[in-house]
Amino acid sequence: MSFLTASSKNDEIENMSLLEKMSEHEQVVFCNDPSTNLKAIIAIHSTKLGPAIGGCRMHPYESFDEALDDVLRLSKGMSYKCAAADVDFGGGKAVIIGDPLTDKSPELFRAFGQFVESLGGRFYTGTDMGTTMEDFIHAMKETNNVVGIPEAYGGGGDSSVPTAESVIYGLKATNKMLFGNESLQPVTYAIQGLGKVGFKVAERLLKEGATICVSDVNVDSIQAIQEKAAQTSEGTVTIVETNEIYSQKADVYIPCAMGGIINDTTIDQFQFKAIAGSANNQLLEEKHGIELAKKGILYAPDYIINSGGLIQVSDELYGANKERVLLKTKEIYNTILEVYKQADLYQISTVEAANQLCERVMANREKRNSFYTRSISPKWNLRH
Ligand SMILES: NC(=O)C1=CN([C@@H]2O[C@H](COP(=O)(O)OP(=O)(O)OC[C@H]3O[C@@H](n4cnc5c(N)ncnc54)[C@H](O)[C@@H]3O)[C@@H](O)[C@H]2O)C=CC1
Ligand SMILES: O=C(O)CCC(=O)C(=O)O
Repeated sequence: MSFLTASSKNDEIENMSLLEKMSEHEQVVFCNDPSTNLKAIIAIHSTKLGPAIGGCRMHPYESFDEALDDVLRLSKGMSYKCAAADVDFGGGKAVIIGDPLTDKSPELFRAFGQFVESLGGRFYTGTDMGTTMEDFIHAMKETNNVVGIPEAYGGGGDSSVPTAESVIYGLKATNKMLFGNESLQPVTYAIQGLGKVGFKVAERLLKEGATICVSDVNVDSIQAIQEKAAQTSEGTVTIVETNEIYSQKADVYIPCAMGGIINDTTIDQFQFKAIAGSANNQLLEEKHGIELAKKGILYAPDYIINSGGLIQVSDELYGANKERVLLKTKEIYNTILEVYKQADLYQISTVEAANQLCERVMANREKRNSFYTRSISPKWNLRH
């Protein structure tokens, strides 16, 4: 197993550009284990509010740069997510370069667990796109710094359950802002991605009697939602091609797959009144948030509406408690409504309003917290 941090300097010019890329981040760790073929990157954006926390994504990235850009953006988003959800953690995230359908093995996740352990409690991780709780049961054999684990192992269970719940609260707040009524049923929705989160959101909306259209690259998920719809007499589902989801005539677009889906190409196709889904990093660039506002499309900032999972996995470190998670997740309704109102009042985008809210929280809390290391006696009652 070899261990290389971004601060090692073999090629000065190349590493300088790497350091510039990570200029907002505290630490980036490149993990390479030839015996299991693990190639991963762990990015810690900030530990000012507490140890970094964030899931681990597995994806067949086409290039190293693509993986690095993804993990840097995702980990920064986690710092904002932690501030918005008011949890005492900082932003981190990991990516494993590989195909989740063909490249997984127990040994690969154990090797990943060893790298997480090597960070000495500065980083806690769990599932994200392409990874499951079962993968982290293997990682847990090497480190305690894993969250989002099954109840049978002392965890809070599947974190996509509270994430889907937080999306539902976000949709209610969005409907309240748009239509003056939080009811889910009379509104039409376009859902992209029927994975761990998207499927649960789709199921709930069907149960409420809503009209949804959905897309997924995975035919099994499409079949499963059709079967669900056949079992409920209330809601209706239409299947659309993956590239057609952006131009659907639905009230609300719910992205629950990959990020970067709000960009120059897709914005022109949008006829939606709002966008409110779980995908991380939905905006390709910050400017796209402003463009949505100019187009009059209400946008629920991703790092707030999808924070149910974070709330659960961080709670797990204090001893998992479902009631506490539910109470905190419910708050997302108020936070999103507050962001919408602030954006409206100051005529700014919802992204600007959300960032300002989080930066205020971070500035206030930074005054009380310092750089986290294990040697400072933690005020967090974390698993060791
Ligand atoms: N799982 C969780 O608790 C959390 C997830 N998120 C974010 O929510 C999003 C979804 O996460 P999960 O449901 O956990 O992932 P997942 O891997 O279980 O599901 C993703 C789904 O999207 C589908 N998909 C992939 N490419 C697609 C395309 N081009 N068009 C339509 N569908 C496509 C996949 O086939 C899969 O069904 C990700 O962006 C993730 O980072 C954010 C916070 C927490
Ligand atoms: O593990 C989780 O589901 C929550 C943490 C996270 O990585 C996220 O919210 O994106």
